[in-house]
Amino acid sequence: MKRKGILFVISGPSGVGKGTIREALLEKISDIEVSISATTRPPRPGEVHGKDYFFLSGEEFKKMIAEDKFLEWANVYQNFYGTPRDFVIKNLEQGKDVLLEIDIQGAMQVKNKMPEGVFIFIYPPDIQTLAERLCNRGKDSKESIERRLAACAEELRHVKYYDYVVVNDELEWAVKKTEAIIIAERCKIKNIELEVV
Ligand SMILES: Nc1ncnc2c1ncn2[C@@H]1O[C@H](COP(=O)(O)OP(=O)(O)OP(=O)(O)O)[C@@H](O)[C@H]1O
Ligand SMILES: Nc1nc2c(ncn2[C@@H]2O[C@H](COP(=O)(O)O)[C@@H](O)[C@H]2O)c(=O)[nH]1
Repeated sequence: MKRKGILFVISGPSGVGKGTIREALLEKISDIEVSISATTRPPRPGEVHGKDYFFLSGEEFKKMIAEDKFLEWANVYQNFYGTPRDFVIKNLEQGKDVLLEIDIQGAMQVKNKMPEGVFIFIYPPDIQTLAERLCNRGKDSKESIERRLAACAEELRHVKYYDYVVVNDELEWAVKKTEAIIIAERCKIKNIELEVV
């Protein structure tokens, strides 16, 4: 019997630390495939096409929607973002676990289609800290930061639809908790293949 991969979805408000937690996690857990999203957002300095995102024009993004190439897509803070479907499905079918780092609208779409996934909400210690992290990151315009913060209260209301919540106060502890969730899910009887001896 072949093990099917587990789909892990990390989401939460912008600036809460999803990307930071994901990078730290990958140092500890290497056998997980990370989905690369497509976006119409322009690259930030240092971001690389095909590594951070697939940076697409509006037309290219629309074509992918029309061809049903996305598992989910959403307009997030005035740009489009989407998860290419084939990468996720192919890896899960091959028994590999897949990690998505996406916004809440996208996570809710994935939950509808694949409720067997594991949904992890990264939660801020408080709104002030979230605002400071977005400002200190220094990657977004003032308007973009304001849009991201304005969406936060509504986004936080969705935490109840997730399987787990991880408060990202102290980074090391937040990474440990997320790692523990992944390890525990991998140990669930339904997710492992046992040989009768
Ligand atoms: N526990 C933490 N303590 C202090 N700073 C943190 C912590 N976690 C993340 N940060 C910092 O907060 C900023 C935002 O983190 P990050 O870019 O990972 O957020 P994000 O949720 O991925 O944002 P986005 O959704 O916009 O991509 C970064 O500058 C990061 O270094
Ligand atoms: N619904 C989706 N949301 C995504 C995807 N990839 C990233 N994101 C989320 O968008 C915001 C903004 O990202 P940023 O890189 O501009 O800061 C953030 O919440 C990401 O998690 C996706 O494929 N689908």
